[in-house]
Amino acid sequence: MAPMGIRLSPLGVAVFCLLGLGVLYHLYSGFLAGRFSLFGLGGEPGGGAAGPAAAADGGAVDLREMLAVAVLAAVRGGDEVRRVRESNVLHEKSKGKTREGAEDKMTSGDVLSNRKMFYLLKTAFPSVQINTEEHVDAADQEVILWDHKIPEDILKEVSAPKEVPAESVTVWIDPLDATQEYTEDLRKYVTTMVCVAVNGKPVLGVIHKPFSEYTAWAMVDGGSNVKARPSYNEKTPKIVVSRSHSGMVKQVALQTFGNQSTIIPAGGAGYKVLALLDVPDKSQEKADLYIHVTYIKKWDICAGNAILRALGGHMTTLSGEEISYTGSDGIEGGLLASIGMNHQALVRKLPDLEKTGHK
Ligand SMILES: Nc1ncnc2c1ncn2[C@@H]1O[C@H](COP(=O)(O)O)[C@@H](OP(=O)(O)O)[C@H]1O
Ligand SMILES: [Mg+2]
Repeated sequence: MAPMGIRLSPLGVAVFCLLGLGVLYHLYSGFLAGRFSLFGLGGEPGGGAAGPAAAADGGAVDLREMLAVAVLAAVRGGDEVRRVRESNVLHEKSKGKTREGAEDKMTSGDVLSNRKMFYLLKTAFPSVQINTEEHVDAADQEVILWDHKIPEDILKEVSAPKEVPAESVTVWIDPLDATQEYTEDLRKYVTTMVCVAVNGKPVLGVIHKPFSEYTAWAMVDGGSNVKARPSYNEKTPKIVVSRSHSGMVKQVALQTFGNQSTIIPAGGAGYKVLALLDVPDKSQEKADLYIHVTYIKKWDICAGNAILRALGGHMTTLSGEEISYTGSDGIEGGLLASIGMNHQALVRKLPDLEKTGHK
């Protein structure tokens, strides 16, 4: 007998408890979801506390936030690259040989820049796939928090957030492009790069020059801080090519465009894409086309591909195929990068490398 003469039925008590638990579960899960969406999408740029920018369990990511973190990562990585070079202690090692037999080098600059860049991006966007040139040492983690500030120049150009599903995103990091030239102290060629691909298409690219502290960024259908030059020489172009992984590129370029065209050998895929643009940096040479004929990896080219696409240019294989930035790390078909020109007409001019044996 309960107090005041009320009898409690055991079945009634059980049903009541179950209902209560249900209400509590509903409230609690809603609260957690609200917390995550605040971090990821709805929060005011610049105002939020440090923490992940996207839900750890997937959800959506904002490409404008990814651009802000990508620029920060490229700059922070670049600080490491510069610091190591200025110390003159590079701890140069070989990772093996390229298919053509060149040394594939790695230095402390590559490793330390990679650590900074990878963990900045991974901490801000834990649920996205990140592919990076260098090995990430899980025992040597560094949690670097992004302060959720989006720089003014990005806010000015990209006026609204742009959400995409986290699982559609692949990030490509090159912590030190032109490592060969870095070891030779040819500083102007060196860049750090971040690229974001959505469903394999390059949509956002950052190329940073650590020694002149110049940064170019662009987002497809978003905005950019760099643009194409007003005109390009299509008839007798200046063609920028690799100085350390050249293969038969000079023969291919001269055979296609004639002896009146000029070949500019240069280090770094990032540097070579910047050569096609209107870049204020004094150490930057200018060219009309970028051609590469040997195997190359996606972290070397994705950022440049995204920037060119955002500005109306193109980067394809030499046979004109678009490059997909998912799956395998490398591409076999060489590269042709152009802007302000008829890209498909250029492709038609090039010889078939399989047939001519110029690969
Ligand atoms: N045949 C090849 N095999 C492997 N990597 C290559 C390559 N050709 C170019 N690369 C890489 O692409 C980047 C640009 O090359 P290049 O300066 O010769 O144009 C360099 O990246 P890293 O310096 O990041 O290794 C270089 O190692
Ligand atoms: Mg590289």
